[in-house]
Amino acid sequence: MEWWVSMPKVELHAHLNGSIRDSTLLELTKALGEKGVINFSQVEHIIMKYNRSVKEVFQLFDLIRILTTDHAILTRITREVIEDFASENVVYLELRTTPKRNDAIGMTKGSYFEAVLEGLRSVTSVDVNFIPHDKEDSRTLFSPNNGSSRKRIYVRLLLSIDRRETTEAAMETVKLALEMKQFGVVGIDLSGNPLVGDWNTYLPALKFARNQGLYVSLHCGEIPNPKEIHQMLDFKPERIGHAICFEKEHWEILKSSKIPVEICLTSNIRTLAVRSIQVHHFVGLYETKHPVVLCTDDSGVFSTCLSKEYKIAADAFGLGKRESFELSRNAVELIFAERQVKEDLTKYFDSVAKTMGVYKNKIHSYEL
Ligand SMILES: CNc1ncnc2c1ncn2[C@@H]1O[C@H](COP(=O)(O)O)[C@@H](O)[C@H]1O
Ligand SMILES: [Zn+2]
Repeated sequence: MEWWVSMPKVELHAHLNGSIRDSTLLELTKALGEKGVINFSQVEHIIMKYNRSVKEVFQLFDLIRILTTDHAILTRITREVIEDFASENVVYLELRTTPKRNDAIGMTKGSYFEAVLEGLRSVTSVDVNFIPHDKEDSRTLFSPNNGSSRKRIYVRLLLSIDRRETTEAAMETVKLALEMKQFGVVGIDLSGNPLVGDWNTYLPALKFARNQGLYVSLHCGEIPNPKEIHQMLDFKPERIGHAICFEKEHWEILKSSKIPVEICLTSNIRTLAVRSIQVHHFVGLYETKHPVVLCTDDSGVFSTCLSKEYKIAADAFGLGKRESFELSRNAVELIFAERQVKEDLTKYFDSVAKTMGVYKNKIHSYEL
């Protein structure tokens, strides 16, 4: 097996409905086509298109939303997405999704979440740990050397606020996240079409989330919007996604505040947000030891997987196996799960370092 596949990895920026398998997406589209809900031949080209502008990406998400806003389908997609990540040795997955309401089928944000939870429970091919660790319990959770050949994966959840939502709807999502902390919800994400919405709409819900102990990650700088980027950085989220259209002053704030950045190489290239991999801002951040983590964003929509993202980075930026392993291990410091999970994963990476033939001593760690 190639080292970028066998290497343990940490995924911190994956949207549930963007990570849907191609085959499942086509199957669902055909089924709705047969029912006459959509015209398959009209939407086929949207699904199959390779490079998509930001506008086209969000057209596709609107289609996916029609296809997947159903309890049973959500459960299935969740199960498949976890299996797919585990199969390429992702050992910790922070999966994010936007709870949706659909009165026509009796779906509430709460029942949407329950369907996702059911998906987590229904995985049988790998061991899934998603219930937070009891503070009193000092068992090793991951037990990599327990003799079992079954793969194990930690999964934690972020609930997303869609930029189209009102303050009230955003607040409802945060309240749901708080209720569901016991089922592994660790934070809130702000995502959705960057061309719409206003920062001040979400701010009350994000402040509330923070005050209640949830972590916050923001999609930041996907399009040039200097004022909003400034406002987001002032909020000091625990992580941001993308950081593409930054100006000098934004880089300065980012660097001094050390806010970790979730980097999605393929997504940025495929949405034409970054001209080419060679000019990607990953390099500048990586070289200055700014905390960064490689992520997929939407592995289904962009036909990628986390192993591929590491391979792309290795090829484009000259990272060897050791540097890539280090990048992957350092991502453990950026996860939102509780301390015990971090400790457990760190131990696991250390134990794997030997078998992978990479040095055990760290090249560097982030000063957060
Ligand atoms: C390309 N970059 C991106 N920028 C902003 N938001 C994105 C995104 N990729 C995905 N999403 C957000 O995630 C939703 C799909 O997953 P869930 O239905 O939540 O599981 C999309 O509809 C969009 O709101
Ligand atoms: Zn994203």
